[in-house]
Amino acid sequence: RPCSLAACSRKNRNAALHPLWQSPLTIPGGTRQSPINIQWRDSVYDPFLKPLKISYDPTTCLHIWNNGYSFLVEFDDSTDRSIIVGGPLENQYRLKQFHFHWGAINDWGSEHTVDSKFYPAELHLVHWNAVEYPSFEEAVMEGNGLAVIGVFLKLGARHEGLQTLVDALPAVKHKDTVIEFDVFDPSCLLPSCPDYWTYAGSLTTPPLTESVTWIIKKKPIEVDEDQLEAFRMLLFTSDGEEEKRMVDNFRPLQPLMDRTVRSSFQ
Ligand SMILES: CCCCCCc1ccc(S(N)(=O)=O)cc1
Ligand SMILES: [Zn+2]
Repeated sequence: RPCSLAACSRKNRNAALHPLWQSPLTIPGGTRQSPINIQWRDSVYDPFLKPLKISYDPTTCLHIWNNGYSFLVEFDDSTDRSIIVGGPLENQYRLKQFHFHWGAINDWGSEHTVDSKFYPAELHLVHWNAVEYPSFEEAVMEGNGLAVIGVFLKLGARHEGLQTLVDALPAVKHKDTVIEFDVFDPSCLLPSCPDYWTYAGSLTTPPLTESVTWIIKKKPIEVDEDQLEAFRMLLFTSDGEEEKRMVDNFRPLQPLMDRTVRSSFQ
């Protein structure tokens, strides 16, 4: 079973604390932590990797909320209406939510890097193995419980699909605010190129459990400066507290240890 934060931290009181998450920078005893640097030349082409099949039902979209780490768009995961299957996955996985990580400036912000290059932001589409586990919360604790698709955002043309989301952000400026968001198709946020890397990793925020099959798209999507600035006007803090801008909400890179990153392309 993956090491849970509670179990690990009891054994290692002296773990360094990261200001943002008040949690260890590294999970002591962790062997498959995320994010990592993807060294393109060290990734291994796996001809047995299948294409990733994505089918989302836009009406499963529920709401957007600011949870004090990022803003999440959450989905109704009570049925198999929005799922991914194939790729490196043994089962189909249900979409639970997606969120982003970004920087204060365009020079950094992504969690994963490619040949040590940061992107200004990174999208995470979070799915769970509803074939083998009864709930998301249980799947979070299992080695094959989650599958997260990572998509890099680069500075470029305005992204029309993202704009509907950006227009809603002022309504969730403060931590613990939520607004209804009832039709959105997250597949509009995916690059058209099917190529991806995949590796065994972890959640990048608490509980940091080693339960994620990461699927990182090779091609970024383009967004413009105003759209990135809209992310940066969100707040970590609740209404009435001293304002802290929500920026640099990415975890530091973790050691690769005994892992190989596979690619779906040559
Ligand atoms: C029992 C509740 C657990 C909530 C865990 C929520 C979570 C989902 C995805 C990611 S990320 N950044 O690795 O995609 C981090 C945290
Ligand atoms: Zn994330």
